[in-house]
Amino acid sequence: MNIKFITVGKLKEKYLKAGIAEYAKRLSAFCKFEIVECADEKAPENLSDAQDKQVKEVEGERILGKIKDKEYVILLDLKGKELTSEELAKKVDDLSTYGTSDITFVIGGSLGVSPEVKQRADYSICFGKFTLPHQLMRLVLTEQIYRSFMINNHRTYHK
Ligand SMILES: C[S@@+](CC[C@H](N)C(=O)[O-])C[C@H]1O[C@@H](n2cnc3c(N)ncnc32)[C@H](O)[C@@H]1O
Repeated sequence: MNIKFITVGKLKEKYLKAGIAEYAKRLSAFCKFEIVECADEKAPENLSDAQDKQVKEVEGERILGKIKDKEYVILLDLKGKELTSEELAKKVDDLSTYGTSDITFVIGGSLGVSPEVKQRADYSICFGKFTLPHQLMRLVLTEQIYRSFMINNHRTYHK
């Protein structure tokens, strides 16, 4: 099973890097895990609607450029489906059971993602109504994917 995250911008904070590295190490027992970073588009503080759209379009093209046809794409989106950890674990398990070995999670940039990225997504999930910083979202998602594997392998972690 190949799990890939596509993210926008370079991760700078050491505490996030350390947390992600820890879960990535744990995940290596269950899957091939990689995080692919796309460059973020520099944008002024107060964007017009047109500028907002343009930033998302440019970043969206970069995101789409990192996705292969065979990949099953799960977008992290505030309007996506809210799942429990068990439901996410089942989703991952079902995909693998029915022959999908490449699952790609997309985390948008600070403005979110373009309609084209939403259209490419096979499924969208939401981590609740709170908007989380996209860089923190990487760590939260990494932990939840690790949790999925622990659940699916009947290991003592999830309570
Ligand atoms: C700062 S948020 C973007 C907010 C933007 N206004 C929007 O509506 O998408 C950056 C990215 O983090 C992810 N994200 C943040 N909070 C989330 C949540 N509660 N559920 C799912 N994804 C979330 C999404 O991928 C989002 O594109």
